[in-house]
Amino acid sequence: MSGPLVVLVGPMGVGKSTVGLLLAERLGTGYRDTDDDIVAEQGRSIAEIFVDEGEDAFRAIEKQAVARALTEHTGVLSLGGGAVLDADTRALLAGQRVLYLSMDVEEAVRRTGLGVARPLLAVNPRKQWRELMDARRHLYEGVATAVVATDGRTAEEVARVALDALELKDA
Ligand SMILES: Nc1ncnc2c1ncn2[C@@H]1O[C@H](COP(=O)(O)OP(=O)(O)OP(=O)(O)O)[C@@H](O)[C@H]1O
Ligand SMILES: O=C(O)C1=C[C@@H](O)[C@@H](O)[C@H](O)C1
Ligand SMILES: [Mg+2]
Repeated sequence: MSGPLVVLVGPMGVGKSTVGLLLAERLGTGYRDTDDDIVAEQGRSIAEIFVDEGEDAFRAIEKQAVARALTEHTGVLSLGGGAVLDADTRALLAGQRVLYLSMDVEEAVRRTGLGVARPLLAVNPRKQWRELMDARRHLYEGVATAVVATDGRTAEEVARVALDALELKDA
């Protein structure tokens, strides 16, 4: 299987970056995040891209960034929360080891509620979260080869459970 050792998917704030870094450390490999790639390449924040050009333009940029990272990166790769909306991206994920990190709405509000720049949750986060998850849950589940619930677990616990679920061993 070529491509990343593990690809992390899941909604905003679920812990992809935190857990992804821990997994990379435990697996003795590198960490990469397509949101970071986009910010570096574009020289502006994701919120700025949404405001300047709208969501469709962001999704087109994201699709290219994900395709590139899937080809180039061999370590742990986190995708932006909405990357799975794209059918071509979902097709590229077939045959990859994909971890879906999940959480319920109250955990989501606790983790994303305060002042972080997340353009899709700017107004009425609880309602928007539910709508996002109603639209996306099946997409995350569809690409996943393992699912780990993060509610009530520390990031370290999530990483440990994830390694078991993925049948991967520490380096
Ligand atoms: N298992 C956990 N339990 C409690 N808090 C956590 C856990 N994992 C991450 N967090 C906290 O939740 C917040 C969001 O985590 P993180 O940035 O890793 O999520 P993300 O999925 O990468 O989000 P984004 O959509 O912004 O990329 C951070 O403040 C982080 O410290
Ligand atoms: O869930 C989403 O649609 C998003 C999640 C973030 O990772 C960013 O990619 C952006 O804010 C959009
Ligand atoms: Mg992140």
